[in-house]
Amino acid sequence: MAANNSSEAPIPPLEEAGGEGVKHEAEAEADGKGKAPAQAQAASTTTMLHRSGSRPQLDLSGAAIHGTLEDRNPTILLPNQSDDISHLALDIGGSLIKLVYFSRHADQSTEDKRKLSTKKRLEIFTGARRSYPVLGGRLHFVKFETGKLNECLDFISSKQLHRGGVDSPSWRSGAQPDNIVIKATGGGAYKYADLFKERLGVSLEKEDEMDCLVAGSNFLLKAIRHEAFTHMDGQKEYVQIDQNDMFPYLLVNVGSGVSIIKVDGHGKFQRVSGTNVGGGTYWGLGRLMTECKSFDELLELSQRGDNSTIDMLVGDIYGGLDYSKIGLSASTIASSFGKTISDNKELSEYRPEDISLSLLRMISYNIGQISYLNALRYGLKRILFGGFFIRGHAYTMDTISFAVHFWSKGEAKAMFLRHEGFLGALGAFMSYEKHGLDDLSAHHLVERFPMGAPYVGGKIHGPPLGDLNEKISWMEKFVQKGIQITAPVPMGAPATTGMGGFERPTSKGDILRSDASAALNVGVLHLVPSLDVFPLLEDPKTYEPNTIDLDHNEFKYWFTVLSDHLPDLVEKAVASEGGTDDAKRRGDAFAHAFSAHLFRLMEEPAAYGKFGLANLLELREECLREFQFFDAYVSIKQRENEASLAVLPDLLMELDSMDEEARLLALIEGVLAANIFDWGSKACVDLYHQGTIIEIYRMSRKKMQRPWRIDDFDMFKKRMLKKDQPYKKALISVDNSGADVVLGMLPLAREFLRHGIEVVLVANSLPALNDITANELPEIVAEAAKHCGILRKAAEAGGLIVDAMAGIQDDAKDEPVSVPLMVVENGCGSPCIDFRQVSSELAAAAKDADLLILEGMGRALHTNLNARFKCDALKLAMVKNQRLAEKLFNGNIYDCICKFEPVS
Ligand SMILES: CC(C)(COP(=O)(O)O)[C@@H](O)C(=O)NCCC(=O)O
Ligand SMILES: [Mn+2]
Repeated sequence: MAANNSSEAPIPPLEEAGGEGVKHEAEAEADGKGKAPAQAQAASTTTMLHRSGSRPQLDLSGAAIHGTLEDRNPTILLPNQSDDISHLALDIGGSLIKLVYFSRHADQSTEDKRKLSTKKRLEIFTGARRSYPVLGGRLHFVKFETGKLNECLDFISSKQLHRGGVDSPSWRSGAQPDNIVIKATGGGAYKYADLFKERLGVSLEKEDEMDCLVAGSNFLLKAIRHEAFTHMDGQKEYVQIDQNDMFPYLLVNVGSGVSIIKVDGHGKFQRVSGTNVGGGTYWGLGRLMTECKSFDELLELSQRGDNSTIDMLVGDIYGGLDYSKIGLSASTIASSFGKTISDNKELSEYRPEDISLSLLRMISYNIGQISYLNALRYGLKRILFGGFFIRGHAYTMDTISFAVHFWSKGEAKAMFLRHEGFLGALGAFMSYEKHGLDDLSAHHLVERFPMGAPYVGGKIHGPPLGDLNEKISWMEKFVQKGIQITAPVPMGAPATTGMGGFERPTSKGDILRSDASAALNVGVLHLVPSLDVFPLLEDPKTYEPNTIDLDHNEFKYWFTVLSDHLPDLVEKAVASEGGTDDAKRRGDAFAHAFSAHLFRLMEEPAAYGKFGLANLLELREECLREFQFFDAYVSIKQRENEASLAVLPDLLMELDSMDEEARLLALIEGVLAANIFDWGSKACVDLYHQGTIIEIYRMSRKKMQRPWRIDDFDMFKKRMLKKDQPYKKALISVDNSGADVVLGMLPLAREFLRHGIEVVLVANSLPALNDITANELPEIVAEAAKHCGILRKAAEAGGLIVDAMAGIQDDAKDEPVSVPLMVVENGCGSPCIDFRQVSSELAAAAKDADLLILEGMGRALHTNLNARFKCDALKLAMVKNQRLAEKLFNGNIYDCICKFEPVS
């Protein structure tokens, strides 16, 4: 934005001072009196959210994915959706244009046999449910400088967002539908309406700014788990807001001016106050007093400032002493800019850095204080700050938080929103009559951080990203930029400054940084209406999937582990795609991209929301997929499956020769021993270079000495063999391919079937390392069933083996009809599992299960070790990492865990 062009001032004054939409009574009055300060414009009436009646747009009701697990981009079917989806909503402010747009895929395909029969069996009759992470729709968040409006128009045009996206019928047919209406809010919706008509042929339908802010904020609080956070002393902490206890809260939108809104419900709010001293004041005064050419430059300067050269401190008045009687220390600001009265200096003699910091503190404290007073006025404890003045700027957030904390004596909480800049645009998107977003809850939304997002979704950026090649070509640029962004912002020497009635917030960990890095915090929101909360979770509200807290130290360790693993992973990934030049290029790009994520998170662990180890491991898988590596371990998995299937008949025979108790022990031992086949563990991969899988398996079995590090086997055996109260249905979550599933889990499942217990094998929806997927499992079961009548009858009963197999040895001919063996997908594409978001298939299968078995380090140790379920749970894993073994169990690598948790 140009500093000397007043028409391009960041945010026009009216924008935050009531908007140009629906006028409230009090505002109209104030307008009538002339230019009243914003705080005098408090509305006295509660406004119900008004939705203007535009055409039906996006209807997610009955949304369904049509596609198989093999499909890379299956289509979400929107049965109630008309073709003319508008994918776009805008918030055109004075300095920034914010876009929220929806994208979907166009491929059509059909469901596979397994899924159809499982659905029938589980009585999932919607015909419209589908599986994650085959995702139907995504919400993207993009911003542009208003000064570069043309870039924004180019972006919309190249993606054809105004015509429903490049996949829409109107785009494909080349027809230009007339009268396209795009929802827009912000002053620019008026100012630039003609330009949009001229350039894109669209009309902007104006939505009231307050309505949009509130709708956007309510949606984010309701639907995004890690949206709101506190920011004190440089530390960000996410706050989980209970959906049923969201209201009331105070929403303070800090743009050029400040609007203070009391929010009482969905569409129920009242603008209770405001102040004309806001972001525009900071930027306006700053521009006059410094040479700064942009808001960001001014903000950046403040980080090197020392405001004690400009502000009059209590100590300046009291000869360096505190005014302790009223609780003011010497470093407290007595008067912003007060020192300049007696200095007798010219403006040019002050450092612009100091000026910027004094200004920033003056304005931030003022906003914090006024907000607190309004919260006090209405008895509100939660104050949410949004708007582009905040810009994820740590000093600003710290200063506001400090003010609220100081004046409220810790009673009220200042909170900020990760999507703070997009409240208006999101609200405008919500105002399409049928957008379907209202019905979505946190478990329906998955936020991903593709490498496109930092640019397209976060940072102001010019031309849109096209295909993968384009992405790779700017990858170098990105990495360079990423390094700049993540480099710690230099801090001024600790100043003795205090501020308007408060102490200077001390900033632990020199991690205060400017908007540049915060811009990377917004990902792409995937809408997955079919995800469900696992019904057997004891308490979904208190459930935390991650076992260990990724504090800075812990993150440093995992950073090294994952970085060290990268070359091997890239090698496998490239080989899985035929080792072509293109695959090599993509492999490099993946490594760059994933490293950039790691550096970013190392710098600011909370950058992507609350991030645990499970998220980190999933991010790696997602990043692979982003660079089109869909199954890096495919050949390793095949090789190990084949080798294991070859020895399975011998193993089954050996097991069958044992008595029931000895067999159960051998089976559990077998599971633990075979869990060693984990290509995600460095120690294990080193082992594989020393022998064949069968040799390693034998060695691993031989080492199975009890007691294991956690050994509840006897308790489990007692319960399992309780004849008067047998289990009815076991959900068995499997882990790795090869020996793990074939020689470990399948024989265990067979034992359950033999006891008349129905078995549901739960496997990943998408590949992750060498984990077996739900798509691969039926073939393995069918192979195993060739040698085992129990498995065959059960698989047939479960619809896993659809066609009768001819010419196989049938040792179960005379057995009665079997209980079923089924396979369901878990909804994940990660080595871990978050039970707050599982496939509807798994949720349906879980309803009458009385035993849950979790296997593997990812699903039973990294996640869910402390999770409590409504049914009995057995957690089985070999610990394949020394540090984890020490940390969790005070043990050693290759220790085994057999943790049994009966419900009562
Ligand atoms: C990625 C994993 C969780 C997979 O383990 P699994 O669930 O297959 O038992 C595990 O291999 C892991 O934590 N690896 C990183 C630690 C290491 O290399 O030591
Ligand atoms: Mn695994």
